[in-house]
Amino acid sequence: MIEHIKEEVLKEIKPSKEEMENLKRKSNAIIGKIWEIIKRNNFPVLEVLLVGSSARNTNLKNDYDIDIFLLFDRSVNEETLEDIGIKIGIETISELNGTYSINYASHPYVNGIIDGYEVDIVPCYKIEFGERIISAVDRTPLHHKFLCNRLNEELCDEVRVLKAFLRSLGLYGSDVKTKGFSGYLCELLILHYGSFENLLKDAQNWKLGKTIILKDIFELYSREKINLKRFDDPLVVYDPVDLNRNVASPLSKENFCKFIFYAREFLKNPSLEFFKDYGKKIEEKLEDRPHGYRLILKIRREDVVDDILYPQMEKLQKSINKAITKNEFVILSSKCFADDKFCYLYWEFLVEKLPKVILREGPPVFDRERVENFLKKYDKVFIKGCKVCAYAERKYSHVVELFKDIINGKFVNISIPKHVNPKNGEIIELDLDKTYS
Ligand SMILES: Nc1ccn([C@@H]2O[C@H](COP(=O)(O)OP(=O)(O)OP(=O)(O)O)[C@@H](O)[C@H]2O)c(=O)n1
Ligand SMILES: [Mg+2]
Repeated sequence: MIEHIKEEVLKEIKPSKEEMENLKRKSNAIIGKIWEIIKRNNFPVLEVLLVGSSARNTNLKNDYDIDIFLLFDRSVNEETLEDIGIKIGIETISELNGTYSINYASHPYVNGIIDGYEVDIVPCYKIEFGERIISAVDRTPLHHKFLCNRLNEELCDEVRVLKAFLRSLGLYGSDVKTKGFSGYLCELLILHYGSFENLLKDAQNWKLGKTIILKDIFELYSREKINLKRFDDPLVVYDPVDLNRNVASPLSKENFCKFIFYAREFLKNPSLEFFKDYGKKIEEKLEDRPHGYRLILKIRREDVVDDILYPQMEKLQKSINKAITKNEFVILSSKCFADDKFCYLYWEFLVEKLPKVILREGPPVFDRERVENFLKKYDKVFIKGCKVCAYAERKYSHVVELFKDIINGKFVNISIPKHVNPKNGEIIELDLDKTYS
């Protein structure tokens, strides 16, 4: 059953032989061009390496990039490495008639499009297994060296099926927006479990803090008694090339739980449907239900990349959530997303209106000093349980009043991130029958 589904999935998502051959040809041409530029300028580059999924045969049809790494010796200083790295990237892409842009991760690299292929040219230091890294990308060539002789054709297909399953659920990608599984994590999981099916079977029983130590590390670990670093993440997969790194650290708790849940659902009732935009379909189904009161705070987007924008949107929303809860509105759900022009912070509330009255719970009656202070603030008090209490007037009896104060900057307790300022934001009420006026 699952075998059959895997076959069907692979028909859809595995690049054809021809596609892979064209990809190899193109990658070789780019690497040839890079060497030409290195020799022409006498640049101190030790190695040019094709890495990532397209080098390892674990890429999905029409959904990959060509990742090329330029390896420098440790003796080259960082400024020179960045400088030469960018020069090589720009010249290569220009001479092959592509278009490029300079991006920033741990340090700058060049991203471009050549004949429809997305290409990343990234400078890094050449390090050996066990050596200290200088920049985060230095591990990537080692990932490649670790995986390429351990993954065979069969395992590569299992990786592809896993990637397709995760992509369909909206769990594929380690970027700040997705908070899911990276390609490298998929490869390690398949290497560890041997197949997609075995992985899902085990995942059904995962708990928070699930820790995976690959066989190779385990042997080293027990032989040399290495002290493994502890991580406080939902899933811990030690990076075989750097035991101080958890490969699964970008995975959010919610996405970890989604994976466990849908692994069970799939095994209960294996079907191709799980590979066809399953996550979107679940969301669509959820639209068809009774709603609470829904509101969007729409804020003009500043010119920053998603990697910077998303954490800031989330931080702002978290801070607003605190203010909302403090004012006794019940949040059913909240999420944020952005397009080219705007950021959207979305909420659904249990109710949008609350009565004018609010209960102020004071100190327990035994705490004489604090009781006296409470009495100075309120005149009509009463005892509820052990506490002195009073009724007061609520500041915001409609949630929109609270949002109006937020966009007018009257809320001092909300921390405003650098690039997402609710000031001059727009409040959009989605449920017209309940609109505040
Ligand atoms: N969170 C990440 C992202 C990337 N990498 C390293 O960078 C390489 C290239 O990254 P990327 O192109 O994002 O992923 P691929 O593995 O190539 O997967 P795909 O392009 O198919 O999504 C990975 O193989 C891995 O060695 C990593 O270690 N951790
Ligand atoms: Mg890639």
